[in-house]
Formats: sequence, C-alpha cells, structure tokens
Amino acid sequence: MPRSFARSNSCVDIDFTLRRKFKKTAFRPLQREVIVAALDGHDVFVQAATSFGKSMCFQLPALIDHGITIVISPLLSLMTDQVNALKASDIDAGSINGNTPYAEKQRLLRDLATGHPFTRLLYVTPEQCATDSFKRHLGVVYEQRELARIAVDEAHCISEWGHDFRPSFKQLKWFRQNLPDVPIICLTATATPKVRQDVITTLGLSEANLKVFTMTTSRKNIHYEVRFKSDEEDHYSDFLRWLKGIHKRRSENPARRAELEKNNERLDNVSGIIYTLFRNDCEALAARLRSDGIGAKPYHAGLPNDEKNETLHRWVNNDKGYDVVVATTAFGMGIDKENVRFVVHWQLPKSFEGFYQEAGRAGRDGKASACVLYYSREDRDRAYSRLSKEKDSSNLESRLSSLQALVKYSEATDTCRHQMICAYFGEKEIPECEYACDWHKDAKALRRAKEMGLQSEDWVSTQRDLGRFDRGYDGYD
Ligand SMILES: Nc1ncnc2c1ncn2[C@@H]1O[C@H](COP(=O)(O)OP(=O)(O)OP(=O)(O)O)[C@@H](O)[C@H]1O
Repeated sequence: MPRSFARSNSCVDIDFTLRRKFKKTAFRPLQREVIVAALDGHDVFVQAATSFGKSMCFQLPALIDHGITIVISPLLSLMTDQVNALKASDIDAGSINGNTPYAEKQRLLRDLATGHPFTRLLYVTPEQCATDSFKRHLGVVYEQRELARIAVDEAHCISEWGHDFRPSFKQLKWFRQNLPDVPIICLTATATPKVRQDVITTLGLSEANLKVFTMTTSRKNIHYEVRFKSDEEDHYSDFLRWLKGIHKRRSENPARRAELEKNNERLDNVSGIIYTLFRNDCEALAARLRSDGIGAKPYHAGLPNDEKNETLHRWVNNDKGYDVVVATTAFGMGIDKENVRFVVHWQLPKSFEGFYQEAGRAGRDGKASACVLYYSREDRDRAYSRLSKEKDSSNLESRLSSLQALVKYSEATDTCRHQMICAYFGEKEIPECEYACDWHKDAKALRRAKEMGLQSEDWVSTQRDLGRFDRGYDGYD
C-alpha cells in the first residue's frame, strides 16, 4: 500500500487552504478531483488546456501533506515566478538550478540534509535531479518519510514523441525505481495519446494506482485565425491596420472608453505577443512598430538578462511603451499574464505543440482574445528545409509530423480551427466554437482570402504547370 494512504487526508478542508493560502474563491472544474486523487496517494497524470491552473494541482497538496514536494520543471523563468509568488503568500518554497546563488543552494541542501526540511516546495531542473549529490539528499528525506510527492511539470518533455524533448527528463525514472512508494503527479498541456503513454511508461507509473485526468485542450475564448501572405508582400501593414483598428474601436466606443478610463487603463494598452523565429526579426519588427507609435519591445535569448527582465516586468505591469513584446520562443511556456489580448505568429512556428503553447498565452483572464497565424507557402518550404538540415536528428520523425499537422491546420479552409487542435491532441469530442475561428465566422471569405493571399505568381504558375489546381487539391475546390 502506498505510504501516503497511511496518513489519511480525508478530513482536510481543501477549500479553506485554497482561500487562505492562495486567495482564490473556488476551484476550477476538475481541479478539486485532481487534488483529492493526489491527496489520496495516487499517481496522477493531468492533461489540461493552457491556463487551466495545473500548478494548483501540486501546490495545494504540498501544503496539506506532511513533508516536502519536489517539483521538476524545465523552465527557469517559470520556477522563479512560481517560487516568488509562493513566497509572497508566506509559503516556504525554493529552487535549485543553474542560476541559484551558491549560498541559497547550500541553504536548501542543508535543509534537505536534516531529513526534516522546512521547505514545502522545492523546484529543480531535471539536470539537478540527475546529480548523485541531489539524489543522496533526497534519500535522506525519504528515509525520514518526509518526501511527500514528486511533481513533473511540462511532462511531455519526457517523451521523444513530444516537442521540447529533454534527454535529462528520461532520468526521472530513477524516482520510481529507487523511491517506489512516493506518489508522482505529472502535468502537461500538450500530449498526444502516444506521448501520454510514453510518459506513463517511462516514469514507471503503475496502472493500478494511477488516475488519469485528460481535459479538453480547447480554449473557447481564443479566436483562431490564419492570414495568408507571400514573400512578395509585406504583411506588416496588414497587422498594423488590424492593431490600429482595435485601438480605434476602443476609443470610439463611448461605453468602452468610459470603462477603460474608469479602470485607469490606457486606450492603446492592447497587450500582445508577436512570435518570430529569428532574433534579428524581433529587434527590427519591434523598432518598426515603435516608429509607428506602438509600444513594442524585443525579447530573445541573446539580449542581456537585465533588459529581458525589465521588458517582462514592465509588460506585465502594462507600462506605456511595453504593450507588445516581439519575441522568439524564448518567451513561451509559463508566461502567465492575464490580459494578453492577442498572440500573433509572424511566421509558421516549428511545431503544432509550440503553436498551441504560445497561443495559450492569450486570454488567460477568460476574455475574448485573438491568435493570428501568418502563413505562406514559402515559409512552409523554409520550415521543411530547416528541419531537414538540422544536426540534432533525435525525434526527427515526430518533429516532422508535428510540422505537417501545423501546415495542414494552416492550409485548411473546411474545418473549425478549435476542432483541428483538439483532434491533434487525440480528443474525440467536437469542441464548442461560437464563431471563435475564421472558418466558423465566414468560410467563404476564408477560402477567398487563401486564394488571393497565399502564393506568389511564380508559385501559382509552377503549380498550374504541375496540374495541381484540380478539384480536391487542398482548399482549391
Ligand atoms: N481555482 C482558481 N481560481 C482562480 N484562479 C486560479 C485558480 N487556479 C489557478 N488559477 C490561476 O490561473 C492562472 C494559470 O494557472 P497556471 O499557471 O497553473 O496554468 P497552467 O495550467 O500551468 O497553464 P500553462 O500550461 O498555460 O502554463 C494562474 O494565474 C493561477 O493563479
């Protein structure tokens, strides 16, 4: 019998902890069920949409259970944000990763070495977990029966079939092999059925004690749209017109204007993220937007840490001049700002999962938001070509099929976008979509836009020569 059954949590008031420690009034649908399963000592697999509130599913049990919860996360920025938020609520949390100052790391390791740590939640990278020294420290805590739970965040990184595969995540099988009765909870927003099974098998989760929660990936409040472009046309003016149109509507609608002014919100604070593939594009596009009066800043891994932190901080604060972040994927998973009204993909992203994750930064307050993908056949060809030249040949097959799925999504003019996303993640149910995608809004206009906007003259004539405009070819019927 798992050890945690020995200490029953059945009379614990989890609503009280939610209110008292996390200052939230109610659980979101299914959060309670996940938390109860974890507190009952089960292994738990959670797949839920971006912004569902997955962190709560291990943070709250960590405060109720006796002992320490180890949280494994691949994202340094996410770790820092979560640890700071927990500390602000007076919760004893810490993190050990490559950026942790020496003194702080020693303090946390000393705490573990006592076998009875004060720390309730310790965030670590998978690489840290793999070190002998860290495993020894965990062994001491385990011997004292104070290792409450292992939480594996972004669990899709375990699978070679998932995007963002990290080989060090595979080492996490060590936990079940060496600490067999410590419950494990793993969480992700992006797992296909194959990835899910791979994660469960790799971690050695036993079917008998496992509870799997797979919630829909659908995000009803996001309006998905594909805009077609070609190399011959600069889509900058299309985007600028669209954004200025939103500003104009906000200022010309008296009720909206009054509401914004009452809340002390700027009329032009339409918060958004534009994803580009390349660092140079980031800086050039942000500068171009600034020259057109839009408060835009670049964010990519090559910028100094101070500059990145300032951009993130001031964007989160809705400061003037920081309305739009033009970013590479360095600015992705884990960003949790509630009022992001749009996410734009300037080019075709590398994977379907990356696209969904990045789109998921929008509308985390539940209000209507847009996700616009600018797509061209030239971008598609460049994406395939980049993939074929990549030196890292691991999980190439899955990366290719993910890109193919995204191309299919971009080319489709006959299906709801929400439905295509859910189908990719293996959902059978057709999600609700109340005109929250370009196809539902106006399928005819979508087809026309594709015909008009997509290919360059060269491409059209080549395809005509190849006889590919026959009925039935991808959207040209
Ligand atoms: N019961 C709740 N009531 C209100 N807000 C909540 C509740 N649970 C979580 N939240 C908030 O929802 C936001 C999103 O939570 P979290 O970052 O855990 O999402 P996530 O599921 O990990 O999303 P992603 O996969 O996109 O990172 C956070 O700001 C969190 O405070």
